[in-house]
Amino acid sequence: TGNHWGYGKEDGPSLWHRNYPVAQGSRQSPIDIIPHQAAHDHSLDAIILNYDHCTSINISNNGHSVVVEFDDSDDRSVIRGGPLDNAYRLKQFHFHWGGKGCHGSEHTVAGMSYASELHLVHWNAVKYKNFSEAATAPDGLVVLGIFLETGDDHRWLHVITDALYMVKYKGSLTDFKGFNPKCLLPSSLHYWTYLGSLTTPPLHESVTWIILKEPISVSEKQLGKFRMLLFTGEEEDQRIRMENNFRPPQPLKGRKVRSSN
Ligand SMILES: NS(=O)(=O)c1ccc(S(=O)(=O)c2ccccc2)s1
Ligand SMILES: [Zn+2]
Repeated sequence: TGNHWGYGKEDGPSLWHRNYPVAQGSRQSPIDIIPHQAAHDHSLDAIILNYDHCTSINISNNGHSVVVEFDDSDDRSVIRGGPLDNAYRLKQFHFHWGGKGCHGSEHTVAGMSYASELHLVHWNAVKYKNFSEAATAPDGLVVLGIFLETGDDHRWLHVITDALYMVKYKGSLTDFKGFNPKCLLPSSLHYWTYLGSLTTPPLHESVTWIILKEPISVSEKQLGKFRMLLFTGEEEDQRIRMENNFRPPQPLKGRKVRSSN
């Protein structure tokens, strides 16, 4: 119906351009990051994450991913510094992942993909009066991308994976208070940055991407719990496992990727 889109053969990334022509635009995401072609920009400051008074509100299954939303009514959880001229408020975070034994990150590094990718979505509340307005502005959003690789158990990810059974079906939502995503950060905040877009419809070209170079480690068991989620709703006959919810890399079209040192 209407602008229905997904990750299947009939509604996947290669077909999104039919309802969202910007899919073939000049600053689409994700991209393949080639480290030695990234410009080392010594003017790039460190990024600053002020997540101390972070307030998660709920966790939900929107039929495309699992999303944790935050109270963005004030500047309590912001990202600033790095390539940014303003502070950007944390709105939500979500994940992209593969199938069993398959990798599912969106950005790739020299053609190599990670098992999964975490996106922390922020908006420019200095210049725009609400998220929706920021979401269509060229400097409206910042998404902090963190790669997940399989290895040891992540000591805090279980707080999220233990809640996934409550949001198994598309359209489900439940309270999820007091979670601070600071616990999901790797030890180094070294990053690549470039101008891009949302990686799902509506694919707005409004995102300054900041991708951390250092992945975090999660266990195969923890990652497997994401795959118990469903793309489909409780009332639907078909039960389709939520996996491989990633868009492949898009053409760079002359863009420069910068690297913090
Ligand atoms: N994968 S991603 O981080 O690029 C991303 C896709 C969609 C969103 S959004 O739900 O914030 C959103 C933002 C604007 C309009 C509609 C949804 S964030
Ligand atoms: Zn995402």
